[in-house]
Amino acid sequence: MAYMVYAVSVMMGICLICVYRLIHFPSPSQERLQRWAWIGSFMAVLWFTLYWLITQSVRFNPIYRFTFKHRLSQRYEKVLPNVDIFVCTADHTVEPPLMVINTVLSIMAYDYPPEKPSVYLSDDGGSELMFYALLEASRFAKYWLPFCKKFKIEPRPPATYFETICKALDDPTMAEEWSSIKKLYEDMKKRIDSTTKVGQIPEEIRKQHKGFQEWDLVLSKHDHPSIIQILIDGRRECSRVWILKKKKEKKEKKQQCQLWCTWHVRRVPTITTTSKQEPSIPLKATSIYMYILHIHTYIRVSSRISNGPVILNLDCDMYSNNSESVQDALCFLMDEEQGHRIAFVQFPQTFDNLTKNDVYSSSLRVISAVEIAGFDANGGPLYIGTGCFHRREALSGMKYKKDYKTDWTVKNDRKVEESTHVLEETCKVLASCSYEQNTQWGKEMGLKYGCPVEDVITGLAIQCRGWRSVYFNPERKGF
Ligand SMILES: O=c1ccn([C@@H]2O[C@H](COP(=O)(O)OP(=O)(O)O[C@H]3O[C@H](CO)[C@@H](O)[C@H](O)[C@H]3O)[C@@H](O)[C@H]2O)c(=O)[nH]1
Repeated sequence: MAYMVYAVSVMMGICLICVYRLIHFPSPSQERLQRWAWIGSFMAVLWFTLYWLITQSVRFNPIYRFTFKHRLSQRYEKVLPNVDIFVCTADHTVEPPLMVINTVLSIMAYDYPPEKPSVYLSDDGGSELMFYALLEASRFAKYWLPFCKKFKIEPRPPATYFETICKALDDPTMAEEWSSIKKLYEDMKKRIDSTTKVGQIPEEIRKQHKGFQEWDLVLSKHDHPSIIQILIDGRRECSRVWILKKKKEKKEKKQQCQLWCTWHVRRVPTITTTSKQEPSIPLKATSIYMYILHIHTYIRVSSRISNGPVILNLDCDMYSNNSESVQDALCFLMDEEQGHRIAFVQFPQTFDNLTKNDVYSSSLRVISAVEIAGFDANGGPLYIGTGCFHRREALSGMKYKKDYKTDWTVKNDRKVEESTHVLEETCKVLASCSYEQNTQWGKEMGLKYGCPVEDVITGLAIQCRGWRSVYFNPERKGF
């Protein structure tokens, strides 16, 4: 409503300017130059009016959607699909490992059957420090996940949670566990911070996991073989979850923790236009190119490991703020009437640490509250990168057909029998940067190369293949 009042007032202003320009049109007796200057200004006003009207046609008809998650659980409890979640990071100096693992922990803690999500973290920077932080996170997760689920806390990245709730709560059971888990987090934070400060992994830590040996072959950030490590193998690991209570009552509970945590680094292509081995990349577009390669690698590697029919991609600084976002997205993708046509569900991006009164408009309020919701009513929102749930088939290039239906039971049936080691080794081929040569990756499959806004054009290409998209902006923000 407020937006309509604003838009009408601007429109009135534009009309008054047009009337003024017409009434005071210079007479033929006035100088020629003055007349042409007047005509030029008038044309500019007309052009702006046209632009304004076209943009308003989208903004005046937004769609605001709601979900009924309890119905989803009632109807599809047994066939809820596996979800593969991709987190990208590129440089541990600007994207600190502690921030990245907070994002990872927040998505591992989704309120979703624990055997269904698979979390993948990929580091373009090839940093051993990031791997160490993730190793620490995979250990901490065994305490953090049950704590989140038991007390239904929000939000679920530990750093943000302990900043918001800075003292133990009234409930004595919770207070006790709260203090223990906070201590565990603080200890982990100290270890990660001190290692990051030194910039090297001490020898005794390197011995703790075979994954560190992979760095023996790393020559530089830009020249190394692919590294893939599975930190939690959800199929076999009967992970022990300690419920943190008084020593006497300390319970040991067995729980099948089905979370994969895969971490990989790819050999980064050398940026030379002469190399036949490597695809030629316009120099300015390299970080976009690397990001797209990242996502393609994820699609291929995850198809070999978990092959979830639904994919969520996230920037490493976009933690999950709502533990029920997966169910929200599935309400659209699994909808009996319309769901089979929907390729992706886009959530808005929300930001912390804005300036007072948001003077620079960094919260993107108009875009997220009005503009993308308007696109939703006019053919579907754009894909804007992070916070987007994709149907794997649509992202992999499949065209929509009228008789297309998803059988979610079949999609969950796939069993992978190979050992963790075999999977790690076979996936290295899929993560190789030369894998895409002479293929349709980047053209018909995955994200599109060649444009700085790869997400937007990829979304449009998906829509051109017959799919629809949905925008969902819940009251409790998803990311
Ligand atoms: O070479 C690179 C550069 C970046 N990234 C990762 O890509 C993500 C986004 O990078 P960022 O520098 O934050 O770019 P932004 O322009 O802020 O990202 C916005 O715009 C992109 C479109 O270009 C979208 O894909 C993103 O989701 C969206 O948040 C981050 O997790 C990075 O770690 C890589 O993996 N490799």
